[in-house]
Amino acid sequence: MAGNLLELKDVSKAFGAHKVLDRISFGLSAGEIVGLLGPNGSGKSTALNVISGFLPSDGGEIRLEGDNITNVSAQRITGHGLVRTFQLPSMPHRMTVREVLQAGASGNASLASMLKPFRFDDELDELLESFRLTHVADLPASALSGGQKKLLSVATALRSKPKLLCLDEPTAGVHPNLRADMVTILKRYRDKGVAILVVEHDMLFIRELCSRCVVLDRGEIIADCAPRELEDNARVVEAYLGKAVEKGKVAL
Ligand SMILES: Nc1ncnc2c1ncn2[C@@H]1O[C@H](COP(=O)(O)OP(=O)(O)OP(=O)(O)O)[C@@H](O)[C@H]1O
Repeated sequence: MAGNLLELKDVSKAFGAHKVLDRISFGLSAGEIVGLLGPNGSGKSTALNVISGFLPSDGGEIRLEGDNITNVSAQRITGHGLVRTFQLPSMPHRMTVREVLQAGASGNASLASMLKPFRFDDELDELLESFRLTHVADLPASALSGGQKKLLSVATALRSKPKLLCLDEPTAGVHPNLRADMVTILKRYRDKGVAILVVEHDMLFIRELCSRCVVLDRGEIIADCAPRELEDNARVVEAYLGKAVEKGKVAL
């Protein structure tokens, strides 16, 4: 199995009779950025939920740096260095953008971490600036727009110094100019050794960011390849379009 930071072996998940993940296996190395792709409903978010401890799996094994984290609580998995963002991030009403970002420095937004004296350092200002949030830094985080909440959730996750960052559709609702900035920022963290697993529909973003893509269709892995190889992969093209398509005729 490729990858020694995160390893999934035969991981399964069903909702009632609906098998959403069917014995999926893949891995991720430190400093690697992998796209988790697939059509709507193919099981991408479910995979992130199971990996990050937000949903129990029904079978298989998940290891992070060799430690078995299968069905371990989300909080303990975060403590191991796996941090995730959500498709629709919710923000606390009583904290400003700056305070939310500061709470991220501890790896979680627990009460204890929030009660510690705030340490406003250079990295915090850099993240605010990089994600174009400086002008809203002292507003309540809950008052941000949907796109700004997305940016703040990614910045906060980075601030917690993860070993593995799992991003669920980080660019949805984000302006195209900022998507390019996000690629640059995420690559900077990759160069420091952070691994990133990203669920995303924006293929331009995926091509610029990822060295590898794992493609799910109806809960099965149908491809594990470089982004440039996707459009020549008949199973991938068929999964997206629902029928066999002549090779090379589709831009994914
Ligand atoms: N809590 C749940 N209870 C029942 N079914 C669920 C639950 N969560 C997800 N599903 C189902 O599992 C399937 C996969 O959902 P999932 O959200 O993982 O897909 P996805 O690939 O992330 O889709 P999208 O790209 O649309 O976000 C869907 O058919 C969904 O309805």
